Amino acid sequence: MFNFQNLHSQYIDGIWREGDSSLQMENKNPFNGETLASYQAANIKDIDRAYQATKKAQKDWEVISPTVQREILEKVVYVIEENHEAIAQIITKEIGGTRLKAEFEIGLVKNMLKEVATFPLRMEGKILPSVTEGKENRVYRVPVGVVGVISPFNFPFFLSMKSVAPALAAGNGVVLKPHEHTVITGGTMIAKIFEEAGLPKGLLNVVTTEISEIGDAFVEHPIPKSISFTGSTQVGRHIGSVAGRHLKEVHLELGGNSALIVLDDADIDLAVSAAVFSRFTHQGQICMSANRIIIHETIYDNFVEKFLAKVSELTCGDPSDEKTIIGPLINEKQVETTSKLIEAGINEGANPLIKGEIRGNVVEPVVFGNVTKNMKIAKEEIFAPVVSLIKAASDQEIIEIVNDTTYGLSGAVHTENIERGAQLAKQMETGMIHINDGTINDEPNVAFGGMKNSGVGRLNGEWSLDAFTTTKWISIQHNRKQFPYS
Ligand SMILES: NC(=O)c1ccc[n+]([C@@H]2O[C@H](COP(=O)([O-])OP(=O)(O)OC[C@H]3O[C@@H](n4cnc5c(N)ncnc54)[C@H](O)[C@@H]3O)[C@@H](O)[C@H]2O)c1
Ligand SMILES: O=C[C@H](O)CS(=O)(=O)O
Repeated sequence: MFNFQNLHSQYIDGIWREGDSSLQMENKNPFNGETLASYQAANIKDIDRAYQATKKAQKDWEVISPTVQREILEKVVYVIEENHEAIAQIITKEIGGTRLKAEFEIGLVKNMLKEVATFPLRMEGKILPSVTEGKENRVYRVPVGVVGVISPFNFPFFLSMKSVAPALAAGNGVVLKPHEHTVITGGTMIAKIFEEAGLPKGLLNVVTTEISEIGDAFVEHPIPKSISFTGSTQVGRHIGSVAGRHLKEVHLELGGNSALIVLDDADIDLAVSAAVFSRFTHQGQICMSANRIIIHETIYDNFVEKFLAKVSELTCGDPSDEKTIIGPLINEKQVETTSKLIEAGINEGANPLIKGEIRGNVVEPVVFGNVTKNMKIAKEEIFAPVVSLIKAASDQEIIEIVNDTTYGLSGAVHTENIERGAQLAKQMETGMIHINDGTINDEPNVAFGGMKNSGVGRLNGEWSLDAFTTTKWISIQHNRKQFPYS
């Protein structure tokens, strides 16, 4: 079993080393403040080394046998299984993820890897007829070349892998830059797993640093032709504009303000369980978390009573205790932001039906009743265990409330009438929506992504294959062609 804490901070051209920056970084456990690793950050020179190494290695990888590529990806699953316990522990220590979250995240990674292991043998093209006599058109699917991947702190193992693995599987090389607070889980641990699985050196490089050390160099570098970003809408907008200026393709998986809807004919107990899971899993730090629960007025009181009873039972504290459901937020800054949003909710007249304490980085559940759609807590993404309950009088009003946000990621509708749910789902401006389920769903073969300010592009299955490949038209004129004037 690996000790992922002992890795150096940079993995460049198959070599483990420290960054060239003089900036010393510390990686801390968000629950107890324990220092997990101290390391020297990467600087712009390291970014350049990483991209140069990737470009070189990718040329060989692109033409290697697809069965060899597939075997390496399958071996990655095996290495993960061999190191399951070490991975679960680092998710708990570095991110504050509970055991449940760690298992959930490892499961997502393995499922996704099994899907992308099929990519090398799915790089198919097309032969198309031609408007010109004697001509044959071939359209090949080819890798984009080098992909830059930027990942967030909340599900870093999965969300780094979600772009790294399909990009490699489609014949690309990758430079990965994880979030500065999750450099192991989102970065070096992934490099170690691929190294152990036999990925050729130089093909996957990991740079870990603070943005103050590199500015926009990761995106601006001339080598990557595609940038895959997962993170906040604010940063994603910036990444998109920098990438656009440099004519790079960009995929953006961004923030959300998802709603779980409870219609008057819903199975209330099921809706309560789905709502609790959708809001409180990983302390509410999931892009698809249900920020808002919109409940039909005729069942509002019944739902609220049962919801509060379930929320009151949630155990908060040390994520390494297997009974804990709500562990710490990632850092003090997130706690401060949450605390301000809670204050804003109270000042705007929302009713705190449950208002837990804040202990260190652990924020206990806060449930607001009587929330209206114009309140800040209903409009903004809350990356914490804080939820807004909103009452609605009709299906029409529900749609208006759901769509009254700049985000459009996920959602859920609870009803005994599936077609009524499906009709409402069609009117909701979200990339994903689930009937009689939670808002948190991610399947390896199904399109994942948001509308509006929640993202650009889709990942998973054939959508990832499209995201990390491009096409190349090669035409062959079999007849001797007559040109008009020569
Ligand atoms: N839609 C999705 O699939 C999805 C998944 C997970 C998280 N998210 C969203 O991410 C947010 C939380 O994550 P976060 O706080 O880590 O997001 P963030 O936007 O603060 O950071 C994301 C990443 O961007 C990097 N970054 C910032 N500026 C950069 C620059 N100039 N060049 C290169 N990289 C740069 C950060 O270092 C980090 O690695 C939430 O809004 C959440 O909804 C979305
Ligand atoms: O924040 C969004 C997610 O973490 C996506 S997933 O649950 O990891 O698929």
